[in-house]
This record gives sequence, C-alpha cells and structure tokens, in this order.
Amino acid sequence: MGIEREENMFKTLAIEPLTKEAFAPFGDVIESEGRDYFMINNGSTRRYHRLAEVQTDQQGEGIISIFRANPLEYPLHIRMLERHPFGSQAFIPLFGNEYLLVVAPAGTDQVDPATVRAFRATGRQGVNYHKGVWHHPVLTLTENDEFLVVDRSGPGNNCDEYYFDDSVHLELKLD
Ligand SMILES: NC(=O)N[C@@H](O)C(=O)O
Ligand code: NI
Repeated sequence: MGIEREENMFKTLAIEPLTKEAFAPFGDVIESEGRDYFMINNGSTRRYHRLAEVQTDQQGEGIISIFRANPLEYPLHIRMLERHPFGSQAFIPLFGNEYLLVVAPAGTDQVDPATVRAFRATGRQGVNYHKGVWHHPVLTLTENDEFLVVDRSGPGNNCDEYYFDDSVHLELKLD
C-alpha cells in the first residue's frame, strides 16, 4: 500500500489537453500536427521522422502488439499506477478515438499523489511513456477501441504496480 498520510486527500484530477511540452516529463507525443517532416517516396510521402524512440534494456527487445480496450466506469477512482522499469511503452490509437492518460514522474518507488496528472489525447495523438514513468493502464473512452502498442519484451518483471493508500482518493470525471 501507498504512503500513510495524516489527513485524507480527495482530488478530482484536472484533465489537461495533451501537448508535447506538457507531456515532456513523462515521454513523447506521437503526432504529425505541427511537427517537422521530410519528403520521401519521390515526393508522395511526408516522413515525420523519429517522433519517439523504443527504450529497452540489453536483454529485451521491442515488440509491436494491439490492445483492444473497453472504457472503465466514470467517475473513475484511480487506485493504482504501474511502470515498466526496463523499457518504454507507446500507445497509438488505431480508430481515431480520444482517450485519457494518467501519469506520474519516474524515479520514485512511491507515487506522491500531488504529482499525478491527467491528459486527454485526440485520436491523432499517440504517446510513448518513457522507461519507469508511472501510468494508469490504458484508458479508452470507446467500446472495443484498439491501440497499436510498442513496448519491451524480455526476461524479468517489467511491470511494477503502486496502489495508493486508502487515505488518498484521486478520481477522473468526464465533463
Ligand atoms: N499490462 C499491459 O501490458 N498494459 C499496461 O502496461 C498498460 O499500460 O495498459
Ligand atoms: Ni503500461
């Protein structure tokens, strides 16, 4: 369980629009809007090059999967976050639907609830959580939504979970 607190904490997380700048402490935003590109394929294609990198350790390898996800019940009580200590994890929406993100900075084994932030991504934005960044499992808003997921596969436990103490109640509300 999480950090014991004297007083209870109840907080409805503000949901921020996802931007490269705002998300920078947590990872990359994978999008074409407003990004640099160069022409390839004889001028028929724009390459928005190296928007993010796959982080992995020596023993791991980058793999590509599809997650088919369903919405959780809202208002949502954020009881836990997880992190992948050995590699990054990218989610790219395949059907163009908006989705939510809840994150906290990497670097601590306990998550300070005051550092938890929420973002709303458009259906044209993917994200790449950097190694060790705390995040809630995928938060789609659409039934049977699908995401392309690029992350690290390999030996060892690459998924740490952190559960907030009962004295902390963080929630996400949809407007
Ligand atoms: N567990 C798993 O593969 N999914 C999570 O990592 C997630 O971020 O959704
Ligand atoms: Ni994850």
